[in-house]
Amino acid sequence: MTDQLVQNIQYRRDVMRVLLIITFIGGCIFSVVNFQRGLWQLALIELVYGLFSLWLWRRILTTEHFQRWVTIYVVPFFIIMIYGLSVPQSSESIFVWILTIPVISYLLMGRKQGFWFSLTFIICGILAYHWRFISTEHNFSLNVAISVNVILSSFLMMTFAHVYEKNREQNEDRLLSLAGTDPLTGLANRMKLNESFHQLSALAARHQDPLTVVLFDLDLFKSINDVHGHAVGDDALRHVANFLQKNTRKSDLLARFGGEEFALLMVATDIDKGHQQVNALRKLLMKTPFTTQKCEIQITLSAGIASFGQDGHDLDNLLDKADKRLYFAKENGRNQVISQDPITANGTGNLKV
Ligand SMILES: Nc1nc2c(ncn2[C@@H]2O[C@H](COP(=O)(O)OP(=O)(O)OP(=O)(O)O)[C@@H](O)[C@H]2O)c(=O)[nH]1
Repeated sequence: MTDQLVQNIQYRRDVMRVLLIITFIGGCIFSVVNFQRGLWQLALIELVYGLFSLWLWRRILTTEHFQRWVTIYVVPFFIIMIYGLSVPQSSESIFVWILTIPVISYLLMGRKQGFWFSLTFIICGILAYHWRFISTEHNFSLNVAISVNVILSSFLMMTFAHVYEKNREQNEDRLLSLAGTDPLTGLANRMKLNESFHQLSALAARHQDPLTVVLFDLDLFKSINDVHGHAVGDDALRHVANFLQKNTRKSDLLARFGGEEFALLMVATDIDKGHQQVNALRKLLMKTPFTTQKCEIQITLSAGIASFGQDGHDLDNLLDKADKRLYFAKENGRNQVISQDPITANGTGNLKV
């Protein structure tokens, strides 16, 4: 489950809890009132539904099937409203409840499902109202006025709820995208890298596809800042970010890992193929200098590569492994790619540069 979905469900859980407690109190009050008015069938339904709401109020906190419970709550709730409106002895004021249908639907179900639920039950509510209250005893223009009031007020509520939910979803997407973006380069940041790794590694494991993790570090970047200034250093970082983005696949995840380090998740790519591709990138970067108004700056990179499964299963382990190989690339003279452990004192391991 993505973080966004978890957040959405938490927000909807809170709304649902408030609604459930209101439904319980309302159910009890209306049950007593309707019982006294002789509408014992409606009173019984309201009492049972009120008690069910109280039970669900506790259940909804922990359930993993939130959306299913919302549907189980909402469908009878709306049917009871419409049934209440259609009962001959009920008052016209029940129609006020029909106006809550879009608000409840959109808040609990989001834009798409909320739209279809609102439309269906609002149309049923309007039909029930007309069946009960449009009468041949009224003159024609009064009937038209009542009808227009009911139809317009219902669809106005639905439009407000729709516009509100659309804006809320767009703002939420915008905030989430900002939270996952590095402001300097526009690439994904570390948080987004973590999130994407969870999704991509789960897919790789399910389809038994390879997944390769690359850590890039620009060589002697400090000297660019020292010689040309921090602003030029920033431009150089943007240049490399654009270069990497242009020369990697859209399906891969490229992130600024921090400072002058970048990370790349290469989907459906084994470590040997990853090594070849990153090495080709390294060579291409050497031929793609960063040009300022005054001069051309040659930028090179070193990279360490690790393989999902072979070198670990979680991102921290894989980055750790890639970082050790990157460190070795730096120690070994920079401007190179390393995807295997260096030869150790006891002779195990090998090295691919
Ligand atoms: N302009 C700019 N510089 C940054 C930014 N983040 C980190 N740096 C600089 O990147 C430089 C990294 O320096 P070092 O860690 O010494 O590494 P290096 O000079 O690249 O040397 P090696 O990694 O050993 O090849 C530091 O001078 C940081 O100030 C940034 O956002 N903008």
